[in-house]
Amino acid sequence: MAPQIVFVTGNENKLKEVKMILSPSEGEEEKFTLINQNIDLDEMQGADLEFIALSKCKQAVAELPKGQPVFVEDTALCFDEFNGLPGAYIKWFVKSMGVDKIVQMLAGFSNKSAQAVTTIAYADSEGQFHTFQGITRGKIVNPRGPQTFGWDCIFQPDEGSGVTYAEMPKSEKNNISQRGRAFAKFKQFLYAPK
Ligand SMILES: O=c1nc[nH]c2c1ncn2[C@H]1C[C@H](O)[C@@H](COP(=O)(O)OP(=O)(O)OP(=O)(O)O)O1
Ligand SMILES: [Mg+2]
Repeated sequence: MAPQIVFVTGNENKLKEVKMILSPSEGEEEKFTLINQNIDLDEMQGADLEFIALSKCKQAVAELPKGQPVFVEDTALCFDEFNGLPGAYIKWFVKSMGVDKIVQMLAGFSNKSAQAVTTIAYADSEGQFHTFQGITRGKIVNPRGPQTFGWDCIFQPDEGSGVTYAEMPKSEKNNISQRGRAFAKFKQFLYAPK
């Protein structure tokens, strides 16, 4: 049987996207089975996205049986005008003030450009850590599309047809998203001959 890899996340929308992105391509043999565990991990905050992902992953390792391969990811939304903020803090902004007020934070500035960043931290069966990152540039716009996943409705990637993430089919989002890019690198790593 294919070895199991645990993805620790409490976010259903992330899990759905990651399952799609990591699923074997046509004709490809399944190299691992993805298992989800919703363990509540403390999230370090700060500007170093790799440090945040690694600290999340170290906690996950401590919660699981020794030798169990596990990964986590942390996703940040960084405004150019604010030199990268809210960054990893975006989760608390979405939770506390909602997407409309996040858009209004930039009302006094003409520069609406932003980047979405997903950072994956993976601990292999030997306890070695590996990180992978994906970045997508875009801009912050008034909400358009379903408000089902975080800030999807206010982020319009530069690639694509001038629509927000929320207005795209999942397959299109995964093709150009920060998560799609980070997990494409991770998948390549997992499938590379060892
Ligand atoms: O593609 C995305 N499109 C729109 N919104 C997104 C996306 N990806 C994450 N998000 C939201 C969820 C959370 O409000 C924050 C990231 O925080 P983050 O700590 O990474 O996620 P989380 O705490 O929900 O799940 P987890 O249990 O994996 O830590 O941005
Ligand atoms: Mg989190």
